[in-house]
Amino acid sequence: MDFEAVAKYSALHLKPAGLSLQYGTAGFRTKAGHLDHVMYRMGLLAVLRSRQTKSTIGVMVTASHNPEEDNGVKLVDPLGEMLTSAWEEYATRLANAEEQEIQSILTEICQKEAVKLHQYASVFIGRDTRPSSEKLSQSVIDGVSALGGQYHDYGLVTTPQLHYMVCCQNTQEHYGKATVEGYYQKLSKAFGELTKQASSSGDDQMCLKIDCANGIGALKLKEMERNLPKKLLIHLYNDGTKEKLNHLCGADFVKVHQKPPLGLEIKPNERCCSFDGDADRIVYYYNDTAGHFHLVDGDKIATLISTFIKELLMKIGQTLKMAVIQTAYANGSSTRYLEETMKVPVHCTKTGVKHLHHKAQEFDIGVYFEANGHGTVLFSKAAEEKIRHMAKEEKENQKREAAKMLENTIDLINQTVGDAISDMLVIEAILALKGLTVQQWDAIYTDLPNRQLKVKIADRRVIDTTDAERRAVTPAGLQEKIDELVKKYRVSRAFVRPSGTEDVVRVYSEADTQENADSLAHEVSLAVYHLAGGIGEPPQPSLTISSPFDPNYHHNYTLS
Ligand SMILES: CC(=O)N[C@H]1[C@@H](OP(=O)(O)O)O[C@H](CO)[C@@H](O)[C@@H]1O
Ligand SMILES: [Mg+2]
Repeated sequence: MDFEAVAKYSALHLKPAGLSLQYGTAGFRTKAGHLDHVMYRMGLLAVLRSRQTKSTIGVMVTASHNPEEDNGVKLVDPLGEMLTSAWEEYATRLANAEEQEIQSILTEICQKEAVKLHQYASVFIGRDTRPSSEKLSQSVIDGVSALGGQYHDYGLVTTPQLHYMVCCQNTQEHYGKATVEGYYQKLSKAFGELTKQASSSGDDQMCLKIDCANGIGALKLKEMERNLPKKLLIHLYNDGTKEKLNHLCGADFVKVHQKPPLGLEIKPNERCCSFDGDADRIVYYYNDTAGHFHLVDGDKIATLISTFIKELLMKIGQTLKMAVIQTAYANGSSTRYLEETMKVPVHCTKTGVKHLHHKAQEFDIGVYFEANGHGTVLFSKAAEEKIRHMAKEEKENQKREAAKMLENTIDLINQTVGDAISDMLVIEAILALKGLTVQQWDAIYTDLPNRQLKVKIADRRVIDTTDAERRAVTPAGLQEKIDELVKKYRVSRAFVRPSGTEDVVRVYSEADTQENADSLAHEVSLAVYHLAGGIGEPPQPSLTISSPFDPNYHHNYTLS
């Protein structure tokens, strides 16, 4: 290893004194100004990971749904999945190392992981539209170069596009061409083929308003539009030309606040959706004729997709094992509907796509979605082969057509990671094929009223959880208190966990009415504040402001 070069470049990317960061739910995230050294060091680490796996590794510069001033970085493993957890630990150690420790940590990683120093190394780099992202991706490049790695800088791409290209590269393009254009072509072709099979797809059925969160999704959809069949009419809002990234818009805002984004006017019953800042999440919504807002979130997306797939599996007569993977944030109604009505096995994992993705890999077909709209479908190699074979060879027309639909779904879904663009196309195709309106889709089951809140405490590590984060083990007495509060309400549930992307504790509640869900969430927040070292003012009960005509409508921040 050329430690001289590492040290020389490192001096240009010094760590601010006393700064300590964790590789969290989705990589490092904090104020952009604190990340230069982290980016450089992740460039170094990506080279080692590439040498160890003899594959191309991805580095994505993004802070997803966080405010524009933040930034972050995620590493992408060879098949497009999130960085394996053993290496997350190295990432944290390297990011927090003092200047003079870098060399020994790099050496230790190489020894432990049997990294061959002369192995060819290749890193794909991408970034979102934050003003800080370009410079930070240059720092990644410095890290890659310092260790003699090769890189391809894709510039502005969505997070899932980078995951996709890493996978394409490492499968010798079996998964597709490792270019943005290749991505557009593969998805557009699959979408065209799939929707061709829809017998009656009226024009209005394929009309969709998209809130792009003022992020990368807008740029990429504009590029992709010319490839898409004309029958899909998309209208882009919050395209980044006027307003700030994620500000009062985007999938996270819509999901957490349960209200429409700013900058998008919704006529009754119009189908709308929101992407997040790096376009790996999507939620749908509409306003009914009475002007009430209806959110169609990740749980409903999982339900729609798994229903569609299950019906096709029945048609082709194959007994492939399908399961849906959720987290504790999944609405209780969705879990019940999937298990009891659809008879699909449901599994719950910890928050964070990496956990859901791993679990989903255990099945022939694993549908995973976080309630916030981050998810995809994984098909095992054997399932994919069976389906492709049937799509070609099956003699019975009906079976062959169903197998073809599944085959096109496989090609349309981005199996490397949740992808707003790909998920949107899958959803639009299913709605057209099934002839469903967004209202009919929404009506599959009724969400239990729920509330998410954030509480600030001095050190969120004091909260430890178990049972897929549904129960708090520490601090002492907290879970007992939550149990006691939950008992006061009907059809209720609540849990708390430290966020892996923000310096807060998240509180989640469900109950029979919105008032009760709000009140339970508030009481649990107070318990966290008092028992886990709350800082600042104690949490205040929040007002539920649901009318856009209320002057506080867009300033209702006590809610989260
Ligand atoms: C409740 C919630 O939505 N949590 C999100 C959020 O993680 P936290 O660890 O809760 O901050 O960001 C993650 C990355 O985008 C996403 O995977 C996860 O679902
Ligand atoms: Mg995201």
